[in-house]
Amino acid sequence: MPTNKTFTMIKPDAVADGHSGAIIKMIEEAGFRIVALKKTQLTAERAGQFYAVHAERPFYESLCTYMSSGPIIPIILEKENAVADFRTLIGATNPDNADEGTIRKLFAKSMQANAIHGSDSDENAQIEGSFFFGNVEQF
Ligand SMILES: Nc1ncnc2c1ncn2[C@@H]1O[C@H](COP(=O)(O)OP(=O)(O)OP(=O)(O)O)[C@@H](O)[C@H]1O
Repeated sequence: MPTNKTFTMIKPDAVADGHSGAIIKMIEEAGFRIVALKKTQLTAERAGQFYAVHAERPFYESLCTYMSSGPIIPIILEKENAVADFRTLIGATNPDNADEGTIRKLFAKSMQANAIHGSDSDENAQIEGSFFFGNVEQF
């Protein structure tokens, strides 16, 4: 069975509120294998690099402040159809629009503090995973 990878981050609000364990449990129960995982904290500058695609958006500065406000847990995951299945598992960006039972419906506080990130393409999963992990950590 072919598998592929996606990248996720448990965001500062969810880590600070003690939801990391429950979120990782949901991810594993949905059939994802953890390839690489760590706890770290972004500077505002590195958060800005990660979200550079949003640099012109009005929420960019606030997003960088929020994403550097506390520890995060970046994770590389593997599963068949990983990117699309993970986006389904986390739910819509705005928790008000997220389906029942999704990670964001359960744990997100707002459109910005929405508990978790999920890559939106195989290409971005590769780029984002490499932002946090070296080859030696990806097995
Ligand atoms: N209108 C907004 N106001 C505040 N924050 C926002 C807004 N839109 C997006 N964000 C924040 O920026 C992140 C990236 O936005 P994007 O549109 O790429 O959403 P996404 O693909 O669902 O989220 P992610 O990339 O984190 O998985 C969102 O997850 C959220 O934290």
